[in-house]
Amino acid sequence: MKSIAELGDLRGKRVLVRSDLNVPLEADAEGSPAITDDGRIRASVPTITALAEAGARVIVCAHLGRPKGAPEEKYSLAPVAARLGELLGRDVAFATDTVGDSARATVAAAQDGDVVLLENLRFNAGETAKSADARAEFAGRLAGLAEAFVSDGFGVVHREQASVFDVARLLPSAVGGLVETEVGVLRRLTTDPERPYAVVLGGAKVSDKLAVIDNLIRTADRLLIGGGMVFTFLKAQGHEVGTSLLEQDQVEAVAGYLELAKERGVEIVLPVDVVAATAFSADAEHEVVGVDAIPADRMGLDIGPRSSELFAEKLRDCRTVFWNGPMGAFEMAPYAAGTKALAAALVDITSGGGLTVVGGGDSAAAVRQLGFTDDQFGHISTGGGASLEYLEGKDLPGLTVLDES
Ligand SMILES: Nc1ncnc2c1ncn2[C@@H]1O[C@H](COP(=O)(O)OP(=O)(O)O)[C@@H](O)[C@H]1O
Ligand SMILES: O=C(OP(=O)(O)O)[C@H](O)COP(=O)(O)O
Repeated sequence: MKSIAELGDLRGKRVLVRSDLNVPLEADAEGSPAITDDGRIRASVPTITALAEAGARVIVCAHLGRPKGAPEEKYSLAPVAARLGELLGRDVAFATDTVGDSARATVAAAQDGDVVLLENLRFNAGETAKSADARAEFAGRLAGLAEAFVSDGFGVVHREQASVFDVARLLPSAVGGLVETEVGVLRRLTTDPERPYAVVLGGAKVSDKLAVIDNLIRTADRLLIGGGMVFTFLKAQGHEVGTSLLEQDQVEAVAGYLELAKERGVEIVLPVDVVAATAFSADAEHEVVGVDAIPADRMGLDIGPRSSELFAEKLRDCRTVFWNGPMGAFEMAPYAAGTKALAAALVDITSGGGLTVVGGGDSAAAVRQLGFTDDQFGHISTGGGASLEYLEGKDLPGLTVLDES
């Protein structure tokens, strides 16, 4: 893998940088999208600054959310361009498309040291296409904007997508400083972590994350499950889960994981109570119920207080903890307590000299929004799914492709 320095003299060169600028947005009082946590933008600044200071014409590309291959106003990167400009302390020229007339004109107008941000990559079907040809066509148009490529979006290195994977085959390519740092920390978790070693999983990308459990059972001593993941596990144990998030087609696989964990002496810790609400809303009626008593018309939106205590207890003696995915829908105050309690348990481990790593856009946003600071954890990673797949020992397309170049 080449470092940026190995790309040679960048003065006057057009350099495409893939960053992960997928930040949480919420409508402000006027209904405009406001960034609720700019951690990923901040984490992307050092590489962009270094390239600009080296005299490159920096073309940043990124995605926001999961639009379906066509423009959608609510997923525009325009608010991110404004925030990036504030953090860089220089203007960021925003192209209103990704590889079209606006992108070409904005790039052509860039001077040495200027920074351009292209509109959301996922407004183009080619970015996430399953077909390698469709991806290659889009990657070709992206690569046509630049003379070199820097891969700095750690949160997407597990995605075989045009801007992460295919483009690196078309341009001289290097790894960015953020990806180097993130991989450096995660390597410590895969090479002889101090034990007991626990992995805590939650969040909403349930099907993505269920897939990593099989492997985590082979590496971690304890797995704690919260968030939207819980209900597929509860279902596999024979509980009814009302209207909660459920991956029905994974129930059988999860039953297999529970069996495998038992065989290997790995403890899977599940909640014993949940906060059950009538709707996915802060105003919905809600109450704490045992996991064996979730009403048919309610959804579990947080782990309950007895579960928070149980999780803290199961983490107390751990020397290494990796956590991805909030324990509940923390953005709404009635469902934030489980995530807050878990973060507090990790802070105690950090203070006791253990290594704690929090990964994922929403998990990082959650700990900050709930009043914690980055220095209370060993590392806050910009990647959730990417970290998990790295810990799994899987080859990550965005990294292996850089080994080829
Ligand atoms: N029980 C639940 N039901 C529905 N959504 C949940 C639940 N628990 C957590 N969430 C949601 O999960 C989202 C974060 O999930 P995810 O994207 O997987 O995490 P990360 O970005 O940290 O990898 C949050 O927006 C939160 O509201
Ligand atoms: O938010 C992200 O991942 P994460 O939620 O696993 O941390 C990345 O930006 C990747 O987004 P994706 O999961 O839509 O490909």
